[in-house]
Amino acid sequence: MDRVAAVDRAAAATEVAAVEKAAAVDKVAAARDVAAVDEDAAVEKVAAATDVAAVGEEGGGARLRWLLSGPTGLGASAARIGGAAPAVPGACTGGGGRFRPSPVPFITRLGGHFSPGYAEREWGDGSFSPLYCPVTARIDEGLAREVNDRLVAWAREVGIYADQLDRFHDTGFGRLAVLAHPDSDDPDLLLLAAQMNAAWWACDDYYADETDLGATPTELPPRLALVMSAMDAPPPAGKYTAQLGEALEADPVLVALDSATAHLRRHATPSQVMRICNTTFQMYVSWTAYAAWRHLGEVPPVWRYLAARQHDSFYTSMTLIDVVGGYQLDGNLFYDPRVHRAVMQAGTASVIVNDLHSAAKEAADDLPDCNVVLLIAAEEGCSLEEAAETAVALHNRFVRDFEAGQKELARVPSPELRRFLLGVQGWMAGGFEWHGSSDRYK
Ligand SMILES: CC(C)=CCC/C(C)=C(\C)COP(=O)(O)OP(=O)(O)O
Repeated sequence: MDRVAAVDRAAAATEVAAVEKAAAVDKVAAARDVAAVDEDAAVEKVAAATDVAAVGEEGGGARLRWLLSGPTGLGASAARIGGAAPAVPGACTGGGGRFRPSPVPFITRLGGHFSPGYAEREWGDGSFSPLYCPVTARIDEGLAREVNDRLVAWAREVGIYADQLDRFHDTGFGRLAVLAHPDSDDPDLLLLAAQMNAAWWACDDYYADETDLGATPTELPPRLALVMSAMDAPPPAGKYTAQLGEALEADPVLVALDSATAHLRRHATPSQVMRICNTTFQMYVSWTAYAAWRHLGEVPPVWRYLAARQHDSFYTSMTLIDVVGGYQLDGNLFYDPRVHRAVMQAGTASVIVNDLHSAAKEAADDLPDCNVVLLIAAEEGCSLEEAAETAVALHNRFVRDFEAGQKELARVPSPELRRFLLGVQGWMAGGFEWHGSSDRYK
């Protein structure tokens, strides 16, 4: 199946190149010269060639406009690439019985991914309105155990959660990676997702949320500034670089981030690496807002929290989707406003699921974290149950809007975009599944 996709993609890339300016074509040829020696690498190179064509000055703009204008003209043939795959017997149970039977009749099992659709899903103790959410594409407890065990070994090495590794094990960030990235069976790539998420969460626990772990609002901003250095080393500055190095080595959270980002660099293109770094840094602006509110004892209005939360969400985790899938979504497509909005909607929906699951735990805290349920209850003067219902409605709206955007964007003749949005759909489903079962929220 991968070979078919690779051939289709190569054909499409050739058609695209034909309408580009000569310079862009040269760049495509240059990219092909560096071509892969194996099948996976060949697919990546075609995607890279497409990217090269897309950034060519005029050609790039024209190509992007063409891509976004839907399946007319040339696009009609390109639509063939991303079109529904023929039904594959046993597709939904492929991978050694790994996949659950899908409730939808037509399954796209192209390049290791498919859509099991969306559904109203019960959550918590079942007493609240259901969350409208994608159906989980894959539950594979064997693979989850393998990735989680590797993650715990890595955590032991870098030193995070040193005195609570059993709890860290039961939190299951490795299981989250397997649930949230159903289009990858590669334990090393799944480990990468698990490491990045565990490192982000370590920052959150050690610097922002957990007083027991040393988190304080006034130390948070300078600590986050060091995280940026751990992920993206600044240029050498003489003796100051050695001092920075010592600081980075002294803090297990920074060691974890450095190690996870080094792993990322082994699998991702420079543009993917910087996309992930910059998204992390943008998320920190919201963290500093929470820290200020916490320090001043202020309770923000819901609109203000929600605005901050939209940039502090599982959008950050979703930036890993194509890296873990072993391909690259063109930067100009990733940042196209319609794509960006859809991924932000999905990231925010997923983080509302987090707030719903953590509300009880956070309400019990002397100095509660910002949480949408608690803030709605405070602002509306209503019960936590009523506030949770409002949050559910908000979540469902984000998911439905994402779904509508995904359908509209399916007209764009880019197999990478289609796959990426399917990956976002998969992430929402996996995040839902994990929050309902992780020990972290019990
Ligand atoms: C994994 C990741 C991108 C973490 C960054 C921040 C984030 C969205 C969370 C850690 C989730 O928010 P919150 O701090 O409320 O999470 P917990 O309830 O502490 O799990």
